[in-house]
Amino acid sequence: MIATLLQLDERAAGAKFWRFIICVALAGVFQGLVLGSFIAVVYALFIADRHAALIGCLCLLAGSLVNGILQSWVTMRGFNEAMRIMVVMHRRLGEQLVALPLGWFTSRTTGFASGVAVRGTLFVAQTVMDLLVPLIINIITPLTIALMSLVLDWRIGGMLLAGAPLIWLAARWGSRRNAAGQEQLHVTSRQTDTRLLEFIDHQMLLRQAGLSGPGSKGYPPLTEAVDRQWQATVKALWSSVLGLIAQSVVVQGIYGLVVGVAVWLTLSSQLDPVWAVVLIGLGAQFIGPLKILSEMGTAFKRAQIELNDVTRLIALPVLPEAAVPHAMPARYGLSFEHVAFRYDKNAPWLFRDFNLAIAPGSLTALVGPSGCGKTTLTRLVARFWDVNLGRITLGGEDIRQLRHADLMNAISLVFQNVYLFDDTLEANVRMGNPEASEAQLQAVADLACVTEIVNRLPLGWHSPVGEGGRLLSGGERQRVSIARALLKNAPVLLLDEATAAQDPLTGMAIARAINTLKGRATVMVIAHQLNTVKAADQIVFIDGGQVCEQGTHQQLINRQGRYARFWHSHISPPPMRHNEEIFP
Ligand SMILES: Nc1ncnc2c1ncn2[C@@H]1O[C@H](COP(=O)(O)OP(=O)(O)OP(=O)(O)O)[C@@H](O)[C@H]1O
Repeated sequence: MIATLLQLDERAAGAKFWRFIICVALAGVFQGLVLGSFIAVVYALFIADRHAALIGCLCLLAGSLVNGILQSWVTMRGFNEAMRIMVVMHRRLGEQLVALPLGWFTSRTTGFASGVAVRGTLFVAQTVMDLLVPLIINIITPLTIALMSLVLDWRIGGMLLAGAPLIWLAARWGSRRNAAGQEQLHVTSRQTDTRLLEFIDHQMLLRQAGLSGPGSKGYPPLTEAVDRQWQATVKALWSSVLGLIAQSVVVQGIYGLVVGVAVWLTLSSQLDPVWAVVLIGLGAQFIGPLKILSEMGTAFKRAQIELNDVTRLIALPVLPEAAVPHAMPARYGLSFEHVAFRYDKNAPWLFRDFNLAIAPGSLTALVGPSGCGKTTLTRLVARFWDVNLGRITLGGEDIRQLRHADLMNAISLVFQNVYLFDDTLEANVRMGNPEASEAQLQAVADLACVTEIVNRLPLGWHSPVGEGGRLLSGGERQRVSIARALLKNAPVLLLDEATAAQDPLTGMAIARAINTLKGRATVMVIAHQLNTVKAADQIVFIDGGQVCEQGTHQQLINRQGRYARFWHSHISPPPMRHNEEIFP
């Protein structure tokens, strides 16, 4: 675990951490000396030297006091070290999260990342704070005591020292037994967390399906996850108990042997009874810390598993950046050239040889059946994922050769699932361009039909929108996000069903606003309400991973092909036959 922590902390001085470990080890040696020094008092009492016993007692008292101060100091240092390690973990995770491709972020992966960033890092830091110092001290102290015993009697001291590797082997065996159980417990707890979040988030659906609420039969995936976690807990408990028993047996066995040998040596006159008592006392001091040590194993194993998640997240491949990024182009035409893409190496190809050119400053509408890959195309432009073959260019430059920050600067994205920050209406729109003037803010509000929201709310622009924008309707949230995108005034605008939640009149008004961007921005729109994209410079009908038809609305209608059929069914859906039932 220490090695993993040091790897994480490559930039911070590893030497600082080692210095801290050495200080703790020295504190352990001092504690061993203090604990062992009681022998002087016992010896003085046995030989009835009251003066020496008194001095011994005073020394013991002073030693205990210094030891207490020393222990508090290393504990404080441990706290500082734990905080520093937590900051390092947060920094590394922060750097990693902003460098991951946007396509990595799904509800499952964000749940995992937030669990690691919040709970995992805290658990690791707490382990360092609460357990690392005691761990080192409880190893060093008994070793010091064993060495003191060696000086007093090589046979007893030798036995204690020889016992150390046996105890270590027992601890290792216990920890290995425990590892699989703890790992399983960790996995099942994370699965339960996910199911629990799903259960909380989707109460409406579950209640409708009779899977939640009073008298319901419950939500099976959640109950199964809880059952699995319970089984894993019992298994982990047993494996840790067996490990603890093994360690305890070895530690107690060594002590029993030490007592037996001391008695035998005394009875056979090979050892002074006074020294025998002293050595048996030292033996008891030797096993005390070791017993505590064996109880720490489980907590360390859990911290190691949490730390593994931190390192796993940090090791994920980030979005590749060009070693020498190209300068941003002067014009912003988009081009898909022989693009092949699939989501996963086992998934079918979504595009094999996709080609499409979008002129700078033009408005292109992507149309096609559900699942043909329209959203995927817009996300490929923003490098949510990189294409497997071929390339996408912006102004003739492969987007992978541009600095990602520059590319994101040049793009405004509006997706169907809008998120607004828990701030005012104005702050949410201004996110697009914090420097925008009042006039610019008002202009985009008019274009995106946000002005009527501003006028309706009592606090106007200063109205809070609530977490995620929950104080606004779905359509209103969408309009705010369009205003935000317009205010950014980026040369490329990608709109994925951005007007889906609008009533027809507002949808058309926003479509007209987007049309005004022609000549100023390259716009790619996905719209299921086809009348909102009638005025596009080109409409591209996609199916089977290919461009099937391409042209203006009128050209495609005249062609009487796929788009024309799509348009007619959209404008006037085929009437339901008489007696036709929706649910046969
Ligand atoms: N993150 C993802 N991982 C794996 N497959 C995905 C992912 N996103 C989309 N797909 C798959 O890719 C295909 C195309 O999806 P996409 O959302 O691009 O289609 P679309 O044309 O925009 O559909 P719609 O019109 O219904 O929104 C679908 O079959 C979908 O299952």
